[in-house]
Amino acid sequence: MIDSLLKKIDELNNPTVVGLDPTLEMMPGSLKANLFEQYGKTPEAVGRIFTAFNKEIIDSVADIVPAVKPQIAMYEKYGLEGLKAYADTIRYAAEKGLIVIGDIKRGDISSTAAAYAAHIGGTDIEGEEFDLWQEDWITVNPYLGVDGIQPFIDACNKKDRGIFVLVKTSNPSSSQLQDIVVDGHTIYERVAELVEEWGRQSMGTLGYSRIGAVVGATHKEQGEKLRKLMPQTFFLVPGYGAQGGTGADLRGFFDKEGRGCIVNSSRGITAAYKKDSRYGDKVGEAARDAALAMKNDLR
Ligand SMILES: O=c1ccn([C@@H]2O[C@H](COP(=O)(O)O)[C@@H](O)[C@H]2O)c(=O)[nH]1
Repeated sequence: MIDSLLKKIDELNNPTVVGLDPTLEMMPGSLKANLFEQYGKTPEAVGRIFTAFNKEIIDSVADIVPAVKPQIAMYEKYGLEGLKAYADTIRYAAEKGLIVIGDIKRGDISSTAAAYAAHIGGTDIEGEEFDLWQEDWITVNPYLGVDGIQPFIDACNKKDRGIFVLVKTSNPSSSQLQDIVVDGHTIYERVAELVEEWGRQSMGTLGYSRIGAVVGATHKEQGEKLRKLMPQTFFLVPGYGAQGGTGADLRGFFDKEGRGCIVNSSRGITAAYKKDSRYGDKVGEAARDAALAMKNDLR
């Protein structure tokens, strides 16, 4: 999967992932009115609204970006109907040829992590295998150490999928824990060393491993340092756009060939139609323009 991701980014000359983080406030009035009329103000209506919205975004960007990243929290908020929208979105994106990064940020003791790893490793029911979620990549939390991560690494290796481990997150208070210095090194540097080491069990053929790292676009210097510390680790870079990260900030996150990262923008692309009244409710058109502008900026 790491090789497919690298190839797809090269093919489209675009290291952008479109984040699918729907909220009711983000939805166009006409779409909401229509589905609330049919299904009432219910979780089922919201699930249908999110699915329809995501399909429009996917249709408008599938030929220009390699991947989408649905954020599971936005769907879980609406219970089973929300999760159905999450799963339907993933299936639709895959049908359109997009790589899917499920932003689920899981992590626990090994027995529980093994259950979470079903997101990428599949579910076995007495010898019958089910790929119920179908994400190609997921995000994971390394706070519990290697026994909480190994089940995900095993699933990656078995199914040729990938994980992005939280290393240096984009949020303002990430420094509270991640920048604590122990024995002369920050916690995030120590996590980076571990991720690079874990990745040696999971190398693709193009110089990067299936064990990637989340590195926030909002931390320019730290990103540059991490690229040097983690030469074989592919980065998922959130924090572009709505959180303030720009293309210029990210130069040092990429390797010498201009590879090594995929940069996420969620609200900056999916809510672009709200920023310019000329788009009206043309969600897809605005998303495509925003994704093309981001591609140019990253170049
Ligand atoms: O460090 C992190 C890790 C994950 N995220 C997630 O990325 C998107 C960002 O959304 P924007 O609208 O582009 O700000 C969201 O799903 C976060 O949960 C992150 O921002 N930072």
